[in-house]
Amino acid sequence: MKCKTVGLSLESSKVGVAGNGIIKSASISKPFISLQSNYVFLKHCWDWCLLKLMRDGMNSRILLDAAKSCILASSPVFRRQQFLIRCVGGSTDQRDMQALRSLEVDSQSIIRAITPALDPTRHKGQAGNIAVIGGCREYTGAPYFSAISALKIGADLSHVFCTTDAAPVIKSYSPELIVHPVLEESYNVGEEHKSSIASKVLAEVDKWLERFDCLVVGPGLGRDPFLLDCVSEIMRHARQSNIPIVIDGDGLFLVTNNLELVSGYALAVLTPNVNEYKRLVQKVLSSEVNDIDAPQQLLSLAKQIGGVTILRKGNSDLISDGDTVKSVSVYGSPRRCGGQGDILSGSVAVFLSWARQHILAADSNSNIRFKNPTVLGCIAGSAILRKAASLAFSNKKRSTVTGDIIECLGKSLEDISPAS
Ligand SMILES: NC(=O)C1=CN([C@@H]2O[C@H](COP(=O)(O)OP(=O)(O)OC[C@H]3O[C@@H](n4cnc5c(N)ncnc54)[C@H](OP(=O)(O)O)[C@@H]3O)[C@@H](O)[C@H]2O)[C@@H](O)CC1
Ligand SMILES: Nc1ncnc2c1ncn2[C@@H]1O[C@H](COP(=O)(O)OP(=O)(O)OP(=O)(O)O)[C@@H](O)[C@H]1O
Ligand SMILES: [Mg+2]
Repeated sequence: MKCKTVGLSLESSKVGVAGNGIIKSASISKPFISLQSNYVFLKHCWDWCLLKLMRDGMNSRILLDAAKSCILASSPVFRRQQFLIRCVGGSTDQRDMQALRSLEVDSQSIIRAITPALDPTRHKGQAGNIAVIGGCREYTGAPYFSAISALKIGADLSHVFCTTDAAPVIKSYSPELIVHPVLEESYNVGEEHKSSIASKVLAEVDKWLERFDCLVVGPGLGRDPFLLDCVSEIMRHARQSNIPIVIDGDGLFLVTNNLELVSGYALAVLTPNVNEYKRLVQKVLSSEVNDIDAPQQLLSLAKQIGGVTILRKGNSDLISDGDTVKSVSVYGSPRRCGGQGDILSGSVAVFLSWARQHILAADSNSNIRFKNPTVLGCIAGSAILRKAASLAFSNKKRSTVTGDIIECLGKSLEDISPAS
């Protein structure tokens, strides 16, 4: 098959044909990701973008598909892909182009707008009281990462509700966290005691529930059926009290199989990774993940679940509440160590709480155009995590681990919204 390859340097906006110096050096020195399709291969990294176009595919539709994929990869790529399209003689529908452009969001302005000032008149708790429901015999790291991230970003208090086994371990990681050993897994509970233990678990959590600005359900929760039944009840109570819920990890396993827990709840945020998203799409839309029309599919998914907000994690984070789709492509890190999604869930919880406060205060000076606090929280959480990951990677390279990224959360926020 014949093909034409064009390349674009993001630094100089130079275009060249494969085989000339520009493309050759880029493709040798940088590994690229590729998006599959019969006729388009898009390969991208932060310095370079390549479009390989089969001869029979040199039309605007194919260029547009490539461009759609491109914007998911990075916003600078998007700005320059129009230049690329002009260079290979394609044309695009103006409305489609505008729709693409509108996806990438100015996350820094949003972070500046919603981050509260450090005001000496405010008391403990006003900057956020977050609770993570997660942590079991197998997983103690995930709830810790989520809860400590909330504190490092600026929440005043961070709780963890975990199994009795996991609690001493999580407590030992940090004295900053308030750890409640209240959940139980089936292996620890006789059949005859299940109902009374479930009531006890719920009563323990209920005592605290009204104080929380946001729950994070799922990091390291595990999939024990009895434990998940108890957590379902906690979620129902939180929903009755209008407490926002960020659902991640095993919480998504629970919700995917019990959609009524979140369906129609505008204060629910789902943060699926690639596996979790696939399961959600299969269950809700009865189809497979579509990477070419990813924004449209995400929009349909959020709408279908009754306007919950979904943050689809990936090379670019895509966010939709069923009305709008936004993209955060701030440069992150090539390290994919486990736990980054946990940082994200804690970060989203804090920013969501701040965005709610900001919107309730009806600040007339606010320059935020859209007003859904869950979407704002996702945008801010995603951008801060990605910036922290980038800072950590510049220091630690291959040895970067989740703890290193958590240590960079403070600087990541400080650079955007200084404390004084
Ligand atoms: N340091 C820590 O403590 C960290 C802990 N973490 C915690 O780990 C949990 C899972 O999150 P993850 O991201 O591994 O889920 P994901 O990519 O869907 O699964 C990958 C594969 O594993 C399988 N599988 C998973 N769980 C299973 C189970 N309970 N029992 C059986 N199978 C299970 C799954 O199979 P499948 O669902 O496809 O059948 C898929 O093939 C979650 O609580 C998260 O918070 C992470 O946050 C990282 C840091
Ligand atoms: N391919 C990628 N390139 C760049 N950043 C990515 C990529 N995939 C994910 N990320 C970033 O890492 C964050 C966490 O996403 P990830 O898919 O690792 O979550 P996860 O699998 O739930 O993590 P965890 O290990 O905590 O469970 C996302 O918000 C995103 O910003
Ligand atoms: Mg995860």
